[in-house]
Amino acid sequence: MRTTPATHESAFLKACRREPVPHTPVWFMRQAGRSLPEYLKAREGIPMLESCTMPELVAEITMQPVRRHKVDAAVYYSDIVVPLKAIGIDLDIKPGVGPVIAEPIRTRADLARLRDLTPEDVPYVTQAIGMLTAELGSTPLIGFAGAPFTLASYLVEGGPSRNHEHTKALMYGDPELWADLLDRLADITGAFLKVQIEAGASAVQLFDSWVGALAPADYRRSVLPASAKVFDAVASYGVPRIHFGVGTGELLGLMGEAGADVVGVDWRVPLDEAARRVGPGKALQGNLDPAVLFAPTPAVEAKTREVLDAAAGLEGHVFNLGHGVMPNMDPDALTRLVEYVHQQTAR
Ligand SMILES: Cc1c2[nH]c(c1CCC(=O)O)Cc1[nH]c(c(CCC(=O)O)c1C)Cc1[nH]c(c(CCC(=O)O)c1C)Cc1[nH]c(c(C)c1CCC(=O)O)C2
Repeated sequence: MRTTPATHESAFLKACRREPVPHTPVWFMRQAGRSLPEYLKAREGIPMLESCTMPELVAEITMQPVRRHKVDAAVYYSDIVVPLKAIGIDLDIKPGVGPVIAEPIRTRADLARLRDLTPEDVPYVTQAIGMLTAELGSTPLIGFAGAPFTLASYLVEGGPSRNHEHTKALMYGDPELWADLLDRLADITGAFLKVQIEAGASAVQLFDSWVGALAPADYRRSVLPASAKVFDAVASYGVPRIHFGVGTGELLGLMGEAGADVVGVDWRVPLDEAARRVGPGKALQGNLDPAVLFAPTPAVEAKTREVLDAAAGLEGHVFNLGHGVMPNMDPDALTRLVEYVHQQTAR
């Protein structure tokens, strides 16, 4: 573990550990990216996945929102499909669409294409994080990965999907193959998070973005064991583990049970109610509706105040949006939001 004493004492890591904070820490999912003109400039002519393998560029893009918005944490610029690409899966990120897989994974024979990931597969991650920890000073870096269900959904469907029909057909129709697929993905994901922590990430977030498509009983039976394996793989480092998904109101308790220290909440469940569902001993992250940022400043402030009021009794609160920053958002509205949360919660 490479977290320095100053980083260890940052508001973000304190909130994750449910310790008293000088102010509520703020970061935004997808804070790096197309909402920033400096991102569009840096990425000009470079395909998304290629940009993820260029350490200087990764470090620059990761730093951009930290410089501009004064957020309390950086999030490593990458994508959830980067480790899959690194082990040789033929895939691309299509602008305006998302990850597209050349040959979907649907049979037992297909599983053989999912080999283990080693640090040598992703040298650029270690290099970029080395540069970043030097530049970030006491600001923590959050590493991340896609959770087994969400990765499986891309791999089985072959791309983004509204109803996850192939994924659910496999999950319900061949539970043994499904379990083996998720177990493979858990190993790859665990290994990828370890690389990031070993290189200097001081927290990790597991994105199970699309798992809200499942009922609790199916989550418990068919997903929780694999996500728990990922959290177990990095437990010994002692860095906070955040778990987030969209539309997961009914799953919040189970997502905590999977092994998260911090449970991310979308905007559909108020944080005081989310705390009841998650139970004691865990911090919460969230949960302003991202679309609120398109409203005038007084409305943004009123909705932010509601989030802060609902969070007042929590053991630990990391302020975030209920999902990612949208590409057409006004970056100045995000900067103002960071200032507002800091000012409102200064103690
Ligand atoms: C589901 C998912 C993906 N990728 C990710 C998730 C989980 C988070 C979530 O739920 O939103 C995770 C991700 N992807 C990216 C980050 C960057 C770090 C950050 O949060 O600042 C993170 C954390 C960069 C990116 N990942 C992507 C971009 C945009 C590509 C570009 O700039 O051309 C960025 C900056 C591409 C991507 N990759 C994915 C999608 C749906 C898209 C958008 C496609 C589009 O609308 O063009 C898959």
